[in-house]
Amino acid sequence: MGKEKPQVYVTRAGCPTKGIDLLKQKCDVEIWSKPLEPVPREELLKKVKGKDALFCLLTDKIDKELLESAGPSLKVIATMSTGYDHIDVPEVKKRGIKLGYTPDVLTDAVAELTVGLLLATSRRLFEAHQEILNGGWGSWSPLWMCGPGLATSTVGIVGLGRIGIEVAKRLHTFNPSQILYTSRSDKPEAKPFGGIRVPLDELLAQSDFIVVTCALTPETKEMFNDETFAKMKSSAIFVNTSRGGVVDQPALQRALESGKIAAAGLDVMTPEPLPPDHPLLQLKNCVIIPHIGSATTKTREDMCILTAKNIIAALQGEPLPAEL
Ligand SMILES: O=CC(=O)O
Repeated sequence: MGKEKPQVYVTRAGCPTKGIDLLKQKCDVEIWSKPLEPVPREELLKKVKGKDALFCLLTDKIDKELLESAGPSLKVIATMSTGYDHIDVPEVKKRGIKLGYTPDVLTDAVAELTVGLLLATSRRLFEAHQEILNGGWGSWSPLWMCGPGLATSTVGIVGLGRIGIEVAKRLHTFNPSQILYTSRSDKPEAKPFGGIRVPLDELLAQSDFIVVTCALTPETKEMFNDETFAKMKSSAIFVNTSRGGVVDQPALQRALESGKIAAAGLDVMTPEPLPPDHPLLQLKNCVIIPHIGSATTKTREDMCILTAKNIIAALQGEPLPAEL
């Protein structure tokens, strides 16, 4: 870095201070003022002009228009996320701009949340709580609020990456009879939990729990649709903590309404935020939480620190700790 401090734009207020303080030691930092709202597009296009670095979130679209608006000074973009479907990666690379993201530091948090969401869905926790509030808890009853258990079940993980592996390890301790997974190649990491690689259709047909942890790419976009839901068991529980875009959402709604599948647990959906009057929120067999997979305080702090470190390394001409 030269004598003048590099200019960084941070697209959200309220990022953990440890990471932002790191940035402030080395850079001039300008921050969008609102913690709960993404920076409006026009403002972002204006603010990014002439900046050396951009610290962004998954709510900011990073495309050709933005890169052109930033101009040739932009050396690095670091997203405080592991997913990068909001970024036009080829456009960024074409310009020689470094790209940082935050894998690994959120893996445990997302895996924990995925297990929590699966259990909340299968054991109907939100519905059961609602029954207490609305007076529906008459007495302990033999089949009231029953759902499937994990023990002796078949679990299917779609996309056995870092997060999928940690989900599988945790679910293994609930004693399922088998854990199936899809992946381009066999994963040696699946050995400890006896994971079996199968074609997608086999996973869909056999699994009692289908857990989606794959990235959103052109290949996975809306891979869960009328056709794939039709291949699942009518008792299947579908859980998605990856990206809403992997699901054709109207098809999911049809599957839940018609009983083609039993229930779904979603941490991600389309759009986000989901409007409070969205029909999916009316379904008792659909558990929806607001994209909080990585939301532990420590994880968000680690994500922010890693994003800051990615920016500082790139500006110093050093290898990024987590480069895409
Ligand atoms: O969804 C969260 C992330 O991609 O970090």
